[in-house]
Amino acid sequence: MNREQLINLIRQKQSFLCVGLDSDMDKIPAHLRNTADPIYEFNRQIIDATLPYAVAYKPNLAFYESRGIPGLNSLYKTMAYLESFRDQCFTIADAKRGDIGNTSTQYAKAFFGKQDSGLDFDAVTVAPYMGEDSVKPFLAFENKWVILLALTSNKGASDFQLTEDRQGEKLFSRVLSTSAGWGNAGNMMFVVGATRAEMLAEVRKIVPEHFLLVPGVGAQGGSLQEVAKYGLNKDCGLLVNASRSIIYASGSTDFASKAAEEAKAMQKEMAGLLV
Ligand SMILES: O=c1ccn([C@@H]2O[C@H](COP(=O)(O)O)[C@@H](O)[C@H]2O)c(=O)[nH]1
Repeated sequence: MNREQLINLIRQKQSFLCVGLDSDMDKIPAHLRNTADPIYEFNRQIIDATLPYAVAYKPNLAFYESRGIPGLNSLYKTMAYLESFRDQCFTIADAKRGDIGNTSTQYAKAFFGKQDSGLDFDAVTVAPYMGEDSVKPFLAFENKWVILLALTSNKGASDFQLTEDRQGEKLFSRVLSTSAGWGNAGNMMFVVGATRAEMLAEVRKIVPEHFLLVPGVGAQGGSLQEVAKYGLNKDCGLLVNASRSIIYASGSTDFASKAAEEAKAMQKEMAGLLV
């Protein structure tokens, strides 16, 4: 999906909600555990219930890889299901990859390589630490996106990302200003956590046009209003992720309808912010 299509989708659904598919066998409702592929069944019902309110889905690879081959099967089936709604949602592999160039090429094929791996995500999250040659291979794929970690939502973001050099420049600012030149606002986004929403004002000074993937509302306590206040741009420019607060809104047989209620409430709030 390209930038124009993403912006149109946001306008059409009046939403910039990304639903995180952090689907955990220990947390899904008990009645699903007897099905052939409980995680896929859970994801399928969550997608059906939330698709009217969400513009993006973000499976976090950890929840699938941790289960080995069965987990990867659940991921592949979930992606195949999402592909049947290709023009209705943007897909993000939250994998936080990045390595020397020739290895990054293989990672890129893993997530963007319909012919190679069978997976065809729109975007993949990438760690910037290894620099330009580790990121560029992901940018070689047309209509695909790199989402680079800039300022993460966790406490540990202050260990490196918020530290300053001798000129007073924060490391995450340097990541943004340097890496923005490796691609453009049509193939790069940045992760900025909702837990430090006021920092979005600083982020917007450096990358006014780029889309930002913002995790950290819901279970991590970030505020959607604050994120919108500092982060919205003329094209919206935000994908706000919520995982646990939506997919585990209920642990019972009504999990899908409760997830829909949560997603709908967020979409309504977002519609109000987009005017
Ligand atoms: O800075 C970051 C980067 C990634 N994440 C991921 O987003 C979701 C958040 O889940 P919630 O349940 O809504 O808290 C999860 O997959 C994280 O690994 C992040 O939280 N912060």
